[in-house]
Amino acid sequence: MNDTNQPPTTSATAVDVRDLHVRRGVHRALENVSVRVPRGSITGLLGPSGCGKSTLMRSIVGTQIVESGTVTVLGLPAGSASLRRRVGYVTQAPSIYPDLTVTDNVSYFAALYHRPKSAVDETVTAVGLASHARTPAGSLSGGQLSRASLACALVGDPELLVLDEPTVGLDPLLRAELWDRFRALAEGGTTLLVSSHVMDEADHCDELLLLREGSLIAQLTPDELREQTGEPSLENAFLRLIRTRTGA
Ligand SMILES: Nc1ncnc2c1ncn2[C@@H]1O[C@H](COP(=O)(O)OP(=O)(O)OP(=O)(O)O)[C@@H](O)[C@H]1O
Repeated sequence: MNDTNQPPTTSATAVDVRDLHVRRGVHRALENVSVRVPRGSITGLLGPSGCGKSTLMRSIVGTQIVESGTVTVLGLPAGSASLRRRVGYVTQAPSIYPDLTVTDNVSYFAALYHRPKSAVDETVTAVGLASHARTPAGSLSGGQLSRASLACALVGDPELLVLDEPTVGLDPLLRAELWDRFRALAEGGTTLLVSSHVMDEADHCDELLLLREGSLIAQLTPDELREQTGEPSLENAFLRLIRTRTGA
Protein backbone atom coordinates (compact mmCIF):
# COMPACT_ATOMS: atom_id res chain seq x y z
CA MET A 1 0.00 0.00 0.00
CA ASN A 2 1.12 3.55 -0.70
CA ASP A 3 0.47 6.65 1.33
CA THR A 4 -3.02 7.06 -0.13
CA ASN A 5 -3.99 3.57 1.06
CA GLN A 6 -4.74 2.47 -2.49
CA PRO A 7 -3.16 -0.35 -4.45
CA PRO A 8 -0.58 0.75 -7.04
CA THR A 9 -1.63 1.47 -10.64
CA THR A 10 -1.28 -1.55 -12.93
CA SER A 11 -1.18 -1.78 -16.72
CA ALA A 12 -4.81 -2.90 -16.50
CA THR A 13 -5.68 0.60 -15.29
CA ALA A 14 -6.36 3.25 -17.95
CA VAL A 15 -7.12 6.14 -15.60
CA ASP A 16 -6.03 6.50 -12.00
CA VAL A 17 -7.35 9.52 -10.09
CA ARG A 18 -6.20 10.00 -6.52
CA ASP A 19 -7.37 12.46 -3.90
CA LEU A 20 -8.45 14.99 -6.52
CA HIS A 21 -9.63 18.42 -5.44
CA VAL A 22 -10.76 20.96 -8.03
CA ARG A 23 -12.10 24.44 -7.48
CA ARG A 24 -14.02 26.26 -10.24
CA GLY A 25 -14.64 29.90 -9.41
CA VAL A 26 -16.06 29.99 -5.89
CA HIS A 27 -17.34 26.40 -6.16
CA ARG A 28 -15.64 23.30 -4.86
CA ALA A 29 -16.27 21.29 -8.07
CA LEU A 30 -14.52 18.06 -6.95
CA GLU A 31 -13.76 17.02 -3.40
CA ASN A 32 -11.28 14.26 -2.64
CA VAL A 33 -12.18 12.07 -5.61
CA SER A 34 -10.28 8.81 -6.16
CA VAL A 35 -11.29 6.49 -9.00
CA ARG A 36 -9.77 3.77 -11.11
CA VAL A 37 -10.94 3.13 -14.68
CA PRO A 38 -10.03 -0.33 -16.04
CA ARG A 39 -8.75 -0.66 -19.62
CA GLY A 40 -11.02 -2.11 -22.30
CA SER A 41 -14.21 -1.28 -20.45
CA ILE A 42 -17.08 1.18 -20.51
CA THR A 43 -17.28 3.29 -17.38
CA GLY A 44 -20.32 5.48 -16.90
CA LEU A 45 -19.95 8.77 -15.09
CA LEU A 46 -23.35 9.56 -13.65
CA GLY A 47 -24.91 12.16 -11.46
CA PRO A 48 -27.15 15.21 -11.48
CA SER A 49 -26.42 18.38 -13.42
CA GLY A 50 -23.61 20.35 -11.82
CA CYS A 51 -22.24 17.41 -9.77
CA GLY A 52 -18.80 17.63 -11.41
CA LYS A 53 -18.90 15.14 -14.32
CA SER A 54 -17.43 17.51 -16.89
CA THR A 55 -14.86 18.74 -14.38
CA LEU A 56 -13.66 15.19 -13.76
CA MET A 57 -13.46 14.55 -17.51
CA ARG A 58 -11.54 17.79 -18.05
CA SER A 59 -9.13 16.75 -15.29
CA ILE A 60 -8.57 13.40 -17.02
CA VAL A 61 -7.90 14.90 -20.45
CA GLY A 62 -5.65 17.52 -18.88
CA THR A 63 -7.58 20.71 -19.63
CA GLN A 64 -8.57 21.45 -16.02
CA ILE A 65 -6.36 23.18 -13.45
CA VAL A 66 -6.47 21.00 -10.36
CA GLU A 67 -5.98 22.18 -6.81
CA SER A 68 -4.43 18.97 -5.49
CA GLY A 69 -4.26 15.25 -6.16
CA THR A 70 -2.92 13.23 -9.08
CA VAL A 71 -4.45 12.09 -12.37
CA THR A 72 -2.58 9.38 -14.28
CA VAL A 73 -3.74 8.44 -17.78
CA LEU A 74 -2.33 5.40 -19.65
CA GLY A 75 0.57 5.50 -17.20
CA LEU A 76 1.40 9.19 -17.75
CA PRO A 77 0.40 12.42 -15.99
CA ALA A 78 -2.88 13.75 -17.44
CA GLY A 79 -2.26 16.33 -20.15
CA SER A 80 1.16 14.94 -21.17
CA ALA A 81 1.96 15.86 -24.80
CA SER A 82 2.36 12.22 -25.81
CA LEU A 83 -1.19 11.48 -24.68
CA ARG A 84 -2.72 13.82 -27.26
CA ARG A 85 -2.95 11.15 -29.97
CA ARG A 86 -3.93 8.43 -27.52
CA VAL A 87 -6.88 10.16 -25.89
CA GLY A 88 -10.07 11.30 -27.65
CA TYR A 89 -12.33 13.83 -25.97
CA VAL A 90 -15.77 14.93 -27.11
CA THR A 91 -17.26 17.83 -25.18
CA GLN A 92 -20.90 18.83 -25.02
CA ALA A 93 -20.13 21.74 -27.35
CA PRO A 94 -19.27 20.25 -30.76
CA SER A 95 -15.91 21.55 -32.00
CA ILE A 96 -15.83 21.13 -35.75
CA TYR A 97 -15.42 23.40 -38.77
CA PRO A 98 -18.87 24.65 -39.90
CA ASP A 99 -17.75 25.44 -43.48
CA LEU A 100 -16.39 21.93 -44.09
CA THR A 101 -18.55 18.93 -44.95
CA VAL A 102 -18.90 16.09 -42.47
CA THR A 103 -16.46 13.98 -44.51
CA ASP A 104 -13.91 16.79 -44.76
CA ASN A 105 -14.06 17.42 -41.00
CA VAL A 106 -13.53 13.73 -40.27
CA SER A 107 -10.83 13.49 -42.97
CA TYR A 108 -8.95 16.35 -41.30
CA PHE A 109 -8.78 14.43 -38.02
CA ALA A 110 -7.97 11.19 -39.87
CA ALA A 111 -4.98 12.92 -41.49
CA LEU A 112 -3.77 14.18 -38.09
CA TYR A 113 -3.85 10.61 -36.79
CA HIS A 114 -2.50 9.02 -40.02
CA ARG A 115 -5.68 7.02 -40.54
CA PRO A 116 -6.73 5.70 -43.99
CA LYS A 117 -9.57 7.14 -46.08
CA SER A 118 -11.57 3.93 -45.50
CA ALA A 119 -11.66 4.79 -41.78
CA VAL A 120 -13.33 8.12 -42.62
CA ASP A 121 -16.23 6.56 -44.53
CA GLU A 122 -16.58 3.78 -42.01
CA THR A 123 -16.73 6.22 -39.07
CA VAL A 124 -19.18 8.59 -40.78
CA THR A 125 -21.46 5.60 -41.40
CA ALA A 126 -21.02 4.32 -37.84
CA VAL A 127 -22.38 7.56 -36.36
CA GLY A 128 -25.36 7.45 -38.75
CA LEU A 129 -24.27 10.34 -40.99
CA ALA A 130 -23.64 8.56 -44.31
CA SER A 131 -26.55 10.41 -45.91
CA HIS A 132 -25.11 13.74 -44.71
CA ALA A 133 -21.48 13.03 -45.60
CA ARG A 134 -21.42 15.92 -48.12
CA THR A 135 -23.39 18.37 -45.94
CA PRO A 136 -21.48 21.33 -44.48
CA ALA A 137 -21.33 20.89 -40.71
CA GLY A 138 -22.89 24.34 -40.27
CA SER A 139 -26.12 23.03 -41.83
CA LEU A 140 -26.52 20.03 -39.52
CA SER A 141 -29.05 19.71 -36.70
CA GLY A 142 -27.81 19.73 -33.09
CA GLY A 143 -27.87 15.93 -32.77
CA GLN A 144 -26.18 15.49 -36.16
CA LEU A 145 -23.52 18.01 -35.19
CA SER A 146 -22.69 16.17 -31.98
CA ARG A 147 -22.43 12.90 -33.95
CA ALA A 148 -20.09 14.56 -36.45
CA SER A 149 -17.97 15.70 -33.51
CA LEU A 150 -18.00 12.16 -32.15
CA ALA A 151 -16.85 10.85 -35.55
CA CYS A 152 -13.86 13.24 -35.45
CA ALA A 153 -12.77 11.64 -32.15
CA LEU A 154 -13.58 8.05 -33.17
CA VAL A 155 -11.63 8.19 -36.43
CA GLY A 156 -8.34 8.61 -34.55
CA ASP A 157 -8.89 5.19 -32.91
CA PRO A 158 -7.73 6.48 -29.49
CA GLU A 159 -6.90 4.13 -26.62
CA LEU A 160 -9.05 6.21 -24.26
CA LEU A 161 -12.28 7.89 -25.36
CA VAL A 162 -13.78 10.46 -23.00
CA LEU A 163 -17.32 11.35 -24.07
CA ASP A 164 -19.35 14.05 -22.34
CA GLU A 165 -23.05 13.16 -22.74
CA PRO A 166 -22.65 11.73 -26.28
CA THR A 167 -26.24 10.50 -26.60
CA VAL A 168 -28.08 13.72 -25.64
CA GLY A 169 -30.72 14.61 -28.21
CA LEU A 170 -30.47 11.34 -30.13
CA ASP A 171 -33.45 9.15 -30.97
CA PRO A 172 -33.67 5.73 -29.24
CA LEU A 173 -32.56 3.77 -32.33
CA LEU A 174 -29.46 5.88 -32.83
CA ARG A 175 -28.67 5.74 -29.12
CA ALA A 176 -28.87 1.94 -29.20
CA GLU A 177 -26.60 1.84 -32.26
CA LEU A 178 -24.05 4.11 -30.61
CA TRP A 179 -23.98 2.00 -27.45
CA ASP A 180 -23.43 -1.09 -29.66
CA ARG A 181 -20.54 0.78 -31.25
CA PHE A 182 -19.09 1.70 -27.84
CA ARG A 183 -19.36 -1.95 -26.75
CA ALA A 184 -17.55 -3.13 -29.90
CA LEU A 185 -14.78 -0.59 -29.23
CA ALA A 186 -14.41 -1.77 -25.62
CA GLU A 187 -14.23 -5.39 -26.77
CA GLY A 188 -11.42 -4.32 -29.11
CA GLY A 189 -9.51 -2.89 -26.13
CA THR A 190 -10.56 0.78 -26.15
CA THR A 191 -11.36 2.32 -22.77
CA LEU A 192 -14.47 4.49 -22.71
CA LEU A 193 -15.49 6.97 -20.06
CA VAL A 194 -18.99 8.19 -20.85
CA SER A 195 -20.98 10.73 -18.87
CA SER A 196 -24.74 10.88 -18.69
CA HIS A 197 -27.32 12.32 -16.36
CA VAL A 198 -29.92 9.74 -17.34
CA MET A 199 -29.70 6.51 -15.41
CA ASP A 200 -31.33 4.40 -18.15
CA GLU A 201 -27.98 4.50 -19.98
CA ALA A 202 -26.17 3.02 -16.99
CA ASP A 203 -26.99 -0.56 -17.93
CA HIS A 204 -24.75 -0.23 -21.00
CA CYS A 205 -21.74 0.31 -18.73
CA ASP A 206 -19.44 -2.19 -17.05
CA GLU A 207 -18.87 0.09 -14.07
CA LEU A 208 -20.51 3.23 -12.75
CA LEU A 209 -18.99 6.22 -11.05
CA LEU A 210 -21.74 7.96 -9.13
CA LEU A 211 -21.04 11.59 -8.35
CA ARG A 212 -23.00 14.02 -6.24
CA GLU A 213 -22.05 17.58 -5.34
CA GLY A 214 -18.42 17.02 -6.29
CA SER A 215 -18.00 13.82 -4.27
CA LEU A 216 -17.79 10.23 -5.44
CA ILE A 217 -20.71 8.38 -3.87
CA ALA A 218 -19.78 4.95 -5.24
CA GLN A 219 -17.89 3.00 -7.90
CA LEU A 220 -19.70 -0.23 -8.70
CA THR A 221 -21.37 -2.29 -11.43
CA PRO A 222 -25.06 -1.78 -12.36
CA ASP A 223 -25.89 -5.16 -10.78
CA GLU A 224 -24.02 -4.27 -7.58
CA LEU A 225 -26.01 -1.02 -7.43
CA ARG A 226 -29.26 -3.00 -7.68
CA GLU A 227 -28.11 -5.58 -5.12
CA GLN A 228 -26.89 -2.99 -2.59
CA THR A 229 -30.12 -1.03 -2.72
CA GLY A 230 -32.69 -3.75 -3.47
CA GLU A 231 -34.05 -1.53 -6.25
CA PRO A 232 -34.49 -3.07 -9.73
CA SER A 233 -34.66 0.38 -11.33
CA LEU A 234 -31.24 2.04 -11.55
CA GLU A 235 -32.84 5.47 -11.21
CA ASN A 236 -34.44 4.49 -7.89
CA ALA A 237 -31.30 2.64 -6.84
CA PHE A 238 -29.20 5.78 -7.30
CA LEU A 239 -31.69 7.85 -5.26
CA ARG A 240 -31.73 5.26 -2.49
CA LEU A 241 -27.93 5.09 -2.42
CA ILE A 242 -27.70 8.88 -2.12
CA ARG A 243 -30.21 8.89 0.73
CA THR A 244 -28.38 6.09 2.54
CA ARG A 245 -24.90 7.59 2.09
CA THR A 246 -25.84 11.18 2.87
CA GLY A 247 -28.60 10.56 5.42
CA ALA A 248 -30.87 12.74 3.25
N1 LIG B 1 -16.45 27.92 -15.94
C1 LIG B 1 -16.87 27.75 -14.68
N2 LIG B 1 -16.62 28.68 -13.73
C2 LIG B 1 -17.02 28.53 -12.47
N3 LIG B 1 -17.70 27.45 -12.04
C3 LIG B 1 -17.98 26.50 -12.93
C4 LIG B 1 -17.58 26.60 -14.29
N4 LIG B 1 -18.00 25.49 -14.93
C5 LIG B 1 -18.63 24.73 -14.02
N5 LIG B 1 -18.61 25.34 -12.82
C6 LIG B 1 -19.20 24.81 -11.58
O1 LIG B 1 -18.52 23.60 -11.24
C7 LIG B 1 -19.44 22.62 -10.76
C8 LIG B 1 -19.32 21.36 -11.57
O2 LIG B 1 -19.70 21.64 -12.93
P1 LIG B 1 -19.63 20.52 -14.07
O3 LIG B 1 -19.79 21.23 -15.38
O4 LIG B 1 -18.42 19.70 -13.86
O5 LIG B 1 -20.93 19.65 -13.75
P2 LIG B 1 -21.65 18.51 -14.63
O6 LIG B 1 -21.95 17.40 -13.70
O7 LIG B 1 -20.83 18.19 -15.82
O8 LIG B 1 -23.00 19.24 -15.07
P3 LIG B 1 -23.94 19.00 -16.38
O9 LIG B 1 -24.51 17.61 -16.28
O10 LIG B 1 -24.98 20.05 -16.22
O11 LIG B 1 -23.07 19.21 -17.59
C9 LIG B 1 -20.83 23.28 -10.80
O12 LIG B 1 -21.13 23.76 -9.51
C10 LIG B 1 -20.66 24.42 -11.76
O13 LIG B 1 -21.52 25.49 -11.42
